Order: sequence, then C-alpha cells, then structure tokens
Amino acid sequence: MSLHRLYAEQLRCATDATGQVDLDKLGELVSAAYETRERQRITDGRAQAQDEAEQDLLRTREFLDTIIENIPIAVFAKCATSSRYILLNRAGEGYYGMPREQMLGRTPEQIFPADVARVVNEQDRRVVASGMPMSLEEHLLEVGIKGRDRLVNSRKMLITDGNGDPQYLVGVIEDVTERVATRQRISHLAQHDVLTDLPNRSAFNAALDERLERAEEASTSFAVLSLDLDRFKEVNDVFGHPVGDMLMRAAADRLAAEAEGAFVARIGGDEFMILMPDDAGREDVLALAERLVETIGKELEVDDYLSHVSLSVGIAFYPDDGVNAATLLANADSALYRAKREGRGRVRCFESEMDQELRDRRLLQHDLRQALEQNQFLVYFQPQARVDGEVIGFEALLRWNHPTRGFVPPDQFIPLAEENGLIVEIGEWVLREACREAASWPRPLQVAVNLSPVQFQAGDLERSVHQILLETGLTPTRLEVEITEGVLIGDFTRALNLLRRLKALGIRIAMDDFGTGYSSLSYLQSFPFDKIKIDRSFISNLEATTQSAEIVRAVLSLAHALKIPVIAEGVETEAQRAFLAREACEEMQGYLVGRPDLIERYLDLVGVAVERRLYA
Ligand SMILES: Nc1nc2c(ncn2[C@@H]2O[C@@H]3COP(=O)(O)O[C@H]4[C@@H](O)[C@H](n5cnc6c(=O)[nH]c(N)nc65)O[C@@H]4COP(=O)(O)O[C@H]3[C@H]2O)c(=O)[nH]1
Repeated sequence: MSLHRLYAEQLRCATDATGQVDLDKLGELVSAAYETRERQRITDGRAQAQDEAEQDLLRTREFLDTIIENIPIAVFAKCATSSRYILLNRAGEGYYGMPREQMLGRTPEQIFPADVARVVNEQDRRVVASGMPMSLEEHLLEVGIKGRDRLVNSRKMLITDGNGDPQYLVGVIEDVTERVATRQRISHLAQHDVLTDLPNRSAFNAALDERLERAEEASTSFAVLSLDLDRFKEVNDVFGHPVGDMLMRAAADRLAAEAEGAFVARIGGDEFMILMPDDAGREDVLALAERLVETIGKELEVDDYLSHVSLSVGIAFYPDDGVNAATLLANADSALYRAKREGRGRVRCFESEMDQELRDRRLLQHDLRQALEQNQFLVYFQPQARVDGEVIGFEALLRWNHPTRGFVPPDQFIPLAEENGLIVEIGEWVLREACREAASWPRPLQVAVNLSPVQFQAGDLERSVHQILLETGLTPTRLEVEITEGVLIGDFTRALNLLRRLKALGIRIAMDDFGTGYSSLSYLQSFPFDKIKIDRSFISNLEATTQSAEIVRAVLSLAHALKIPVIAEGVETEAQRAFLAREACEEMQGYLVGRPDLIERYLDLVGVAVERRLYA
C-alpha cells in the first residue's frame, strides 16, 4: 500500500461520525503501522539471511563434492550398520574397476567374490567394534583391476552421530605402486653399478663387513678375490666407448655366471671383487679363479668385433691374510698386482713377501720424491745413426743414481713416478737438460726425449716445451719426442690435439715401441708421425725367429708406403745392421753404435774437441 493511501486509511479510522479526528488514536495507528513495518523488515531480513546461508551450504557441498570426486585417491563411504556403499569417487571406480552404479546401495557380498567380501566385512567389523581407524601400508589391493598388481596404502575410519552411535565408515585408498617402484629403483641404483647391474663398491663393502662379523662369530674362513680386466682400456679406446660398454657387460655376465653363488661386484672401471661363500675351500677358490681367467680369455664377440681381453686375479683369505676389511682388500690387491706384473691372465694368492714388496715400493716412492731435490738424476745419451753408421743424433735416457741403492733401472722407477705424478716434474727436468745439452753442441744433431703419457694428461706440456725451447735456444726442428701408444689411450682427442700443437712448434714426433702395443697401426692412421721406432724385441729376435724378420719387413714396407722413416732399436750385431740395410731401414740405435752414457763419452761425435771441453 502506498504511503498516502495508508495514511488516508489511518485518518479515516481516527475520524468519528462528526468528522472529529482523534489525534491520540491517529498517533497509535501510525505507531502501530511503523511497528508492523519494522517487524516485516526484520522477518524479511531473516529470510534473506537464511536464503544466503542455504546458498553457501549448497556451494560448499558442491565444492566438497568436486574435491572428493576429483581427488586422485579412492574415497568411499558406507553405512556403518548395513555395510552398503553410499559414496564412491571417480578414483574409486578406477581402483575397483567398476562404475559406481554397480557399487552404490550394495553390500560387499553383492559386489565382490565371497573370499574378498569376507575380508572386507571382517575389516569393517573390526573398525566398527573398536572405533579405531585401521591403516594398511603398501599391501596388495584385495579387489581391483583384474590382472594388475597394485600396491596401496589404505585407511578406514568410523564416523559416529551425536550420541556416539556408528553412522558411516569412510575409507581412502592410495595407489603407491609407482612410488614404491621408484623407491626400489633408487635404492637399487645406490647399490648397483649402472652399466653391468652388478652390486657396486658400497654394496660390496657392506657385504664384506657383514661377512667378517659372521665369520668372526662362527670362526669360519672365506676368500676375497680382486679381479682386473687386462687391456680393457685399450679396447675401449680403439673400438670406442659403446663397444667398450658392451664388452664390459658381456665380461660381467660371464663372471657372474661362472661365479654363481658368490657375491660378484664391479667396484670401478675394469675392477671387480668377488666374495666367496663361507664353505668354499682353498682348492675350490683357486679352481674358480682359473675358470674365471679361462672364461674371460675366450674371445668375446661384441657388435661384430672380436675382442680379446684377459683377466688377472689376486686372492686373499680370511683370517690368514687379514682379519679386517682394509687388510684383506689391500692384500688381495697386492696379489693382483703381482699377477699382473707376472704377465697378466694369471691368478695369484697373497703371500707375506708381497707385503714386503709393497713396503719396498713405498720406500722407493719415498726416495724418488727426494731424488730431484738432491740431484740424484742424470741424463745419459745414446747415439742414433743412419744404417751406414753415420751418427745423426742422440736419445736422452734418464738415470737415477741413488746414494745407497746405486743405479736404479728406469723400468723400475719410471712406472712409480708415473703412478704418483712425479714424472711431470722429472720429465720436464730431462727435457730441459737434454735441450740445454743439445743446444751446446757445435754440430746441429737431433736429440730425442721420451715423454710419458702422464705428462700429456697432467700439467701444461705445450707451455713447458715451448718455454724450455726458448730458455735453451734449441731449434725446435732438432728436438724429437718419443711417445708410446699409452699417450693416445685415454683422452684420445686431447692427446691428439696436444701432439698437433707440438708438431706445429716444429718438433718432430716419433712413435716408440712400435709393434708391441695393441693398436699401433690404428694410431698411425690418426696422426702424421715423423718416425717409427721398431721395438728392440723384434730386432733381438731377428736371427732367432723368422717371424721377427717378417714383422720387421712388414713394418718397413708399411712405413715406406706411408713415407715415414723407421729407426730400429736395440741393434747389437753387424748381422742385424746388415739385415736392416738390406731392407732399406733408414736408422738404427743400439749397442752396436754406442751404449747410453754421459755425453762426455761422445764429445767427438757432437763436434766438441775433447781437449777443449776437458780443459776449457
Ligand atoms: N738390450 C739392449 N738394450 C738397449 C740397446 N740399445 C738401447 N737399449 C736400451 O733400450 C731402451 C731404449 O729406451 P726406450 O725404448 O725409450 O725405453 C725407455 C723409456 O721407455 C724409459 N725411459 C728412459 N728415460 C726416460 C725419460 O726420460 N722419460 C720417460 N718418460 N721414460 C724414460 O725407460 C725405458 C728403459 O730405458 P733404458 O733402461 O735406458 O733402456 C733404453 C736403452 O738403454 C741394445 O742394443 N740392447
């Protein structure tokens, strides 16, 4: 009703028959109208609030429904008394492998096979009776997608009403199959070598510790085998890493198959360890080691390549050769070192004298460190000549004159200096001495210096060679460096680049010990060598075997075809020289021309008048 109509009505009611307006009554009527209006306003407000609350509730329910529907964990609810399913979300349909219409309103017996229903009911009964939630971790889903084994974490709990009476059973099921698989994969990787899938060093150490503990308690004995694939690095280098990897896998498979029952681990590059079972006797261990050497010695066909590697084995026994892990491992390694030194492809058991040998080696290493500071090194020079006898240069050869040991052969101390890296400093010293000496000769003869593979890997060889040439004033073309294939094994590209840069300085590069290596031929292809040095083993056998003569002939004809001059090493007899001359070998070096000696012995050859040098 509009305001003025309401007021007209109130006025009419407050007016008596005489037309007199009762103002009090009119006031009451107006107040009453206001009160009514106010009440109406309050009632309207309440209804609106209720409306809004209902809307909110609806929105919240929709929100929760959406969340429950889309959550990637199966959620279900059932009536606590009848066990009938009353809710199942989308993930639940996936887990049970059936649409919710087939489950809602039904009991487990009506849905699942009898044995499964029995388990489910029993679980429900326990949760309802105890009122406690039930959690199961990483168990196989009792029901679910056929043919798929899924691991799940599940939890069921009871919801009661205001009086504490059971109302609903709510459950969640989370598929953890992938998570468990990932965890298992990570733990497998931490314990296994990626390439061969054999247990790794850390797994081996753990197994050894455990074995030691057991053996100590039960007073049993066992053996530890240390194995090394001989020449694997060369194969890797020549055929490339993919073939090397395949070869390593094939070798690991053979080892694991042959040593079945033992703990076989790959602990590094080409090293393996084997932990023998407790009951294996000494003879059994040795027999197995021999079988391992034999099986690895058989040719391996990898990706159409026939590869040949051999295996060396060192053995240490608990408790005779050590009662703790460190000693056992060190002694198995000493035995392996001996096996390798004796010619590879061998088996050696630890003997106490090896311990002594190891101590001697350490002592020699110690002395070697002082040798440079205490001026114990000397450079000897050995003449190199054309086959007609004309001397064209000298090879510088290092000598170590120890105050009490006397002259230590280079074959003994150079490998040690290579092992501890001292060869970088020593090699630089030899180079400086040789260049200084050669620069002082009146005749411009060449000087050849051996460079160790270690000098190529460590230090700045190019810079130090360059600096020594500047310092000594030797013309680079008079310097020849002799390298063995060891220089090219390992980081082939780096070594090759370094050789190219040295050659660019004007230095000549000779390939030493040709024919003894694994792949001398393939290296000839990769770098333009200035000279090939035929190993002295072929020369010394020239008269003894026809094979050596054939090999020398073959090397010479190959080198000639490639237009690379050849120097024969270790020429001791006139017959050897005559053979080389007939075969058109260009140069020779050996006792026939002259032994390695102090340069004073060869002053006439280098063009220094002996008197001048002696009395100047
Ligand atoms: N039986 C016999 N032997 C002969 C004859 N002519 C020379 N020899 C020996 O053959 C070796 C030649 O040196 P290499 O092949 O470079 O082999 C060298 C070389 O690999 C290494 N070496 C020597 N000096 C150095 C050096 O300064 N640096 C590096 N990295 N290695 C060196 O030690 C090895 C052995 O050196 P040496 O004992 O001086 O042994 C020398 C030399 O004395 C001969 O007619 N008959």
